[in-house]
Amino acid sequence: MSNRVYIFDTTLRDGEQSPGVSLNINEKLQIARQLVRLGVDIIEAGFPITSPGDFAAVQAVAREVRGITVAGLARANFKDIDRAYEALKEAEQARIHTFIATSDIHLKYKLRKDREQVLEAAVAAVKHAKKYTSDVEFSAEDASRSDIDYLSRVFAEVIKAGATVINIPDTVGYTTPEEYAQFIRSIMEKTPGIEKAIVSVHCHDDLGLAVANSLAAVGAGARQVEGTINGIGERAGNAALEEVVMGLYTRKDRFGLTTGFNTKEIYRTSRLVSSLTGMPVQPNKAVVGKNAFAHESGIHQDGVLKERTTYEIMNPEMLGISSNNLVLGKHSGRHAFRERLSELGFELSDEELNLAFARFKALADKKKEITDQDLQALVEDEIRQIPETYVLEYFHISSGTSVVPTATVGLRVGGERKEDAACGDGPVDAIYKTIDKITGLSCTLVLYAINAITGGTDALGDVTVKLRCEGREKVYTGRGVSTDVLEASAKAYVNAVNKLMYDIH
Ligand SMILES: CC(=O)SCCNC(=O)CCNC(=O)[C@H](O)C(C)(C)COP(=O)(O)OP(=O)(O)OC[C@H]1O[C@@H](n2cnc3c(N)ncnc32)[C@H](O)[C@@H]1OP(=O)(O)O
Ligand SMILES: CC(C)C(=O)C(=O)O
Ligand SMILES: [Mg+2]
Repeated sequence: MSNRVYIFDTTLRDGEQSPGVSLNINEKLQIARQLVRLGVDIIEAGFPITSPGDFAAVQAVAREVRGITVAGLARANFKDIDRAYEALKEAEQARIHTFIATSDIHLKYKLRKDREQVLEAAVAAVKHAKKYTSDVEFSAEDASRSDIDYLSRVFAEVIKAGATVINIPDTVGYTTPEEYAQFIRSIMEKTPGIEKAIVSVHCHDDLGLAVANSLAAVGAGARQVEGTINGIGERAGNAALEEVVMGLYTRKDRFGLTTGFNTKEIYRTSRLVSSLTGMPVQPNKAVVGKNAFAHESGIHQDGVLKERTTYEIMNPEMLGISSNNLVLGKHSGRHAFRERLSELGFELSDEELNLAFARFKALADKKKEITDQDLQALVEDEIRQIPETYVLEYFHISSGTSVVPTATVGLRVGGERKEDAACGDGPVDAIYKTIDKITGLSCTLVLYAINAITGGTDALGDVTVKLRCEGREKVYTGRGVSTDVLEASAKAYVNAVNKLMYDIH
């Protein structure tokens, strides 16, 4: 058996299924480019039948990325598969990933089909997908709660039909490491023809076991692991790929397995995904959390000062966590700026670079120290741009302990300035009420999160908002960055509104 484990990244598909996350084409492309640098083997770019926007995003990723497989998800029906291939056809290596549930509970209540009907649908789907590409993955949704004899029959039949990867998901995060390892071993023993396919696993984190289960499965013989960056995904999320890979690497004495991961890109990828999805990384998160390499207590500090490995099992430098925290200032020029951004993983067009450079200079005038994190926030803010129906021109706030907070806001709309004023419960509320008056939208703030990027009173404030607006089902995420937290708040709100306008037009 090969000792190479393939890493299948589904940040752009299962990761995007995280409640409140919706990525536009530009954002998906940025993440896809970074995933290529990270060295994943397969990018699942989306579920093309979902919407025209998701179709276009999968198509854009398939057109652009090279040297990697691009997958698109499809239910076990011809319409989904045709649509998936249509989106994927320009990929250098296209994979159609078709799935259907195999557990009795899903068959009875969700699909309302019997076992024979599901088996037939699975085989027909694989055969149909095979007309388009040689690379077809079949997933048995809710496999870990399925009858093992039925499951291995389904796998044997889809392999005969041409499936090259068979995936055994723990869709609801129910299994435990020992049980799952045994389950994988049994499937491998019971399924005729299994040696012709790669065995894959896809674990969810409902009990916090997604990474442990993935590693146990690999120990039992699985050779593809599916997961997402930062572990984002449906409900409690998916297996965090950076944790799976660092587990394999750090404990190579135990696993003896390799991946194609370029670990130096891990931290950068984590930040990019967090920033573009609006999902913060918890400080104590393994591998990429802010505290993952921080030592607070005296005995630990003493140990680390004497010998780092007393309390660090991974070297932060290996993950691309740089100790370099002051790079550029207001006297820097475009060459150094481009060079530093490139080190941070951003490859910008000349136009994007000029815009980012202008913002960098403006920031350098306001802020003494410009750190890598500031630069990242600034560029990500630029990348996140979509056509701006509304542009924040100015705002004015009257607020204090003894006055009713009142905002006046000016937005530019197609060359015209629109202004209004409103009171609110606080200055941010007053700004948001005024923006609603100008746009005519009625929006509810589902989430407001503020983060200081680096320390100091002049730190950049990074605000993420999620809005639900009347008449729209989707939740829109917006982000704004500024040294002034009220400005960052206003920008975040306008950014979310612009995304909504972009969807409408
Ligand atoms: C475990 C996972 O992560 S699976 C992926 C989940 N991701 C998503 O669902 C995100 C994208 N989904 C969507 O945009 C929509 O659900 C769509 C476009 C796929 C389908 O929308 P709709 O046609 O309105 O159907 P809806 O979502 O309400 O119901 C799903 C239908 O697909 C059927 N279905 C579910 N899974 C499968 C499957 N793997 N193969 C075939 N049919 C399936 C269901 O039984 C149901 O059929 P019914 O309408 O005959 O009852
Ligand atoms: C579509 C499949 C692979 C899935 O996401 C799951 O079962 O969790
Ligand atoms: Mg899943």
